[in-house]
Amino acid sequence: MRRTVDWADGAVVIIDQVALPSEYRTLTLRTVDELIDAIRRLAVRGAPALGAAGALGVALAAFNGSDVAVEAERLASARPTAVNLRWGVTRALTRLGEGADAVLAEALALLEEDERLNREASGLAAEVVLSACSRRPLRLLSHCNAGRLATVAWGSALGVVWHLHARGLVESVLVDETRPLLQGARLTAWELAEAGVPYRVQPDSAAALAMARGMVDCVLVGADRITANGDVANKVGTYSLAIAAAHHGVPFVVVAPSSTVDTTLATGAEIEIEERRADELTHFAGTRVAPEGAAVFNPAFDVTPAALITAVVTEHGVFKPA
Ligand SMILES: CSC[C@H]1O[C@H](OP(=O)(O)O)[C@H](O)[C@@H]1O
Repeated sequence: MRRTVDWADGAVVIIDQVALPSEYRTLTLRTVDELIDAIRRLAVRGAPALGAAGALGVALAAFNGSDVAVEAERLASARPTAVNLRWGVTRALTRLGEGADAVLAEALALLEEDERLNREASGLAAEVVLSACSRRPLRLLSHCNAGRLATVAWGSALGVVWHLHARGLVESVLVDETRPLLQGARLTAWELAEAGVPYRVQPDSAAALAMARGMVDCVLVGADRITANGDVANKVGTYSLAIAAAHHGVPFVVVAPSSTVDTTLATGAEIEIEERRADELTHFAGTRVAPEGAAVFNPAFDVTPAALITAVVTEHGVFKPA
């Protein structure tokens, strides 16, 4: 299965996530500008995938003879919330003094590690889910996309589904469509269908009702930044999902590689939340749905307090807040 983000013939090659699920195609990005545009359009997205893209972007800059420090900062600030983007750029820069080939080698090493670390984190999280839920097989609920499309391969929250599905322990997955960009309906549904996992797409606003009706054994989500106290930034809607889960006594498990942990921030209050364009809400599939001049609040993420989270699991095990 093709990597979500990769390097080929001097270019960054990505699966075009804007085109899914109607078209599976790749994009070949030969300049930092093209890569930054792809990041901002969410053609490549998801915290670990952004880390990989950032690292490969530094290699692009090094081979293109650009001012690498300037291009690296442009890459690292292309989207502010996922800590992995800046982490990947910074890691690639550590080898700049050895030349472009060394930068690329470091970036490729990061890509190799990403699949392994997400497999390990999601494998440990699968055991946490099983210990938290008595019912078998499991009825899971996911928000946004934290599958292989959000990582270099495998996946984080959806990586748990792959582990459990292989053992016959998944009855079905309720997939939050995840407004406004529909990463759930478009990407998570596509991944689950590819894997043959039974699923149903639902409006984000139906999640609490599903829990009230006893349809959910565990909520599984990824993360974009985890602070020292265990607060978690993730796709907008995660916080309200956690409140509903807490109200209904449903386990709420966050899965992420340790590159998503940012202990330089004490709490989630310090996380910069990306706000996106108004037309992501005022229009739907290119058609205006809100009045001309409608004001918009369009945060791409929110912050879930650690107190609402059953467990944050990385490849090192259950994260212990500072
Ligand atoms: C495994 S990280 C996935 C994480 O990233 C997504 O955000 P976006 O689609 O805007 O890149 C979302 O927060 C997912 O949970």
